[in-house]
Amino acid sequence: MNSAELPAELNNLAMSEAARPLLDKVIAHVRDFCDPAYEEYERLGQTRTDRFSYAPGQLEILGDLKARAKKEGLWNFFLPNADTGEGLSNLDYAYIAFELGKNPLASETLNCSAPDTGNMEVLERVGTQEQKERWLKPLLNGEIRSAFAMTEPDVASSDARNISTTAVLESGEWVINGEKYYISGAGDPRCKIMIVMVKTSPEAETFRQQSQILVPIDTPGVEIVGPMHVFGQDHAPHGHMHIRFTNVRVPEENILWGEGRGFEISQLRLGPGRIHHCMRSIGSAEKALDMMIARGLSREAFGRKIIDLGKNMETISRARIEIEACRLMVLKAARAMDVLGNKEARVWVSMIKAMVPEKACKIIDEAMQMHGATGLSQWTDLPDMYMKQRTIRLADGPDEVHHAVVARAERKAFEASNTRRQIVAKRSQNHVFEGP
Ligand SMILES: Cc1cc2nc3c(=O)[nH]c(=O)nc-3n(C[C@H](O)[C@H](O)[C@H](O)COP(=O)(O)OP(=O)(O)OC[C@H]3O[C@@H](n4cnc5c(N)ncnc54)[C@H](O)[C@@H]3O)c2cc1C
Repeated sequence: MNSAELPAELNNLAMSEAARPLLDKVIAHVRDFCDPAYEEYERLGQTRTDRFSYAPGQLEILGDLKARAKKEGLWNFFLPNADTGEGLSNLDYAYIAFELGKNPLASETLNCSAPDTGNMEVLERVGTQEQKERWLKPLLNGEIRSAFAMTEPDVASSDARNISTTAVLESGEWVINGEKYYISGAGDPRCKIMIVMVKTSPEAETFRQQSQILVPIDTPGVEIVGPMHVFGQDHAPHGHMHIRFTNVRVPEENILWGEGRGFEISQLRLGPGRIHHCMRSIGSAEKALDMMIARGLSREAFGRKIIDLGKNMETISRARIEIEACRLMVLKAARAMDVLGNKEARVWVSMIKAMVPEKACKIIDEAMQMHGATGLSQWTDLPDMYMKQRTIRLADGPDEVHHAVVARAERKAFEASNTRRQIVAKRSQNHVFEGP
């Protein structure tokens, strides 16, 4: 992909003047309210009797933060240019999401957390009036939560053509049978609705076989088998659940956008969803860098501050350089979505999805190292931060799939460009080394 061939406006990465005051408010909200509340929220969570419930006080903390954010107009930023959102562009939202990545509660307090954001965007774009009234409205109000169920334990789900959960139309109802796992958020008692990827049309051409169907989580036949673990943790009460569907019946009109349109809907949801994760990854890497420096300055070994030992200063330099490179890439991908549209921008989105969480993992890993044993302990957020970034290297598609998207586009562009091909051919003919 050659930037020079794309619209010049793609290079304007500045935040709009209109959004700047919102960013200042978000920074203050995270610093003054989410950061102080998080420790108490976590402490209360340790007294839960049932892992997939909330301890007394936990929901009140979240509720207070949400009410405060809503009152300040910090709500539903993620819906770009939609009537129901704040009308922020993806680019403006990126600046805000960088800040949200610094505190685990922050996104939810602004009603901007996954998987609800992707689900709301889908409902907003393709939902019927009835579907919007029943599910989008309470989601936009932050009254309920939701899940997205695609991945299955028995097939390689990074290729959605493999999805084998079936939905068969019988007497005006879809009858769903199959198994899903790692369904994030389905453990939360506030989760009321799932968007489920199913195979409805096995005879249709490959990309028209799948559909997405709304399934209320309390529908008979939906069995939450239990939580899948990430590095041994269940992430309660959110959870990444293993779910079995046995003769689950939902009305015919619960299908989204019509039969066979599952892939098209995936294209819509994965752009913004993927990019939000990457935006928050930058915030997380920034936080790790600050922690790394603070720790390196606060302790001494072998007669010097830890920051001055070995190549630790270079580690800090590399982290800063990588964060800045990633930040620019994320801004550019966000801008590409605004200028070119989600579909056209998919290569930019894949570029950052393949690069940013990997770099963030590395920076957090270095921060853990600089902390010594404490870095791996419950006394810092670093292990949680690492786990989250490591997860993103799989969730919304493994790194390799995104590399394949980028490489395919690059190869196609090369093959289509006479100029590029001719220059290479000429150089190799002459065997001339032209220098850098
Ligand atoms: C914590 C967590 C939360 C998740 N939340 C959700 C959720 O809410 N809903 C949901 O539906 N899913 C969720 N997932 C699942 C996630 O989306 C899948 O794990 C991912 O899409 C990969 O599918 P798979 O696990 O079946 O891996 P597979 O498809 O079996 O792939 C395995 C490996 O094969 C390799 N591979 C695959 N394709 C290529 C390629 N083109 N080129 C080179 N190598 C390749 C990669 O190394 C890949 O990791 C979550 C996963 C985790 C870990």
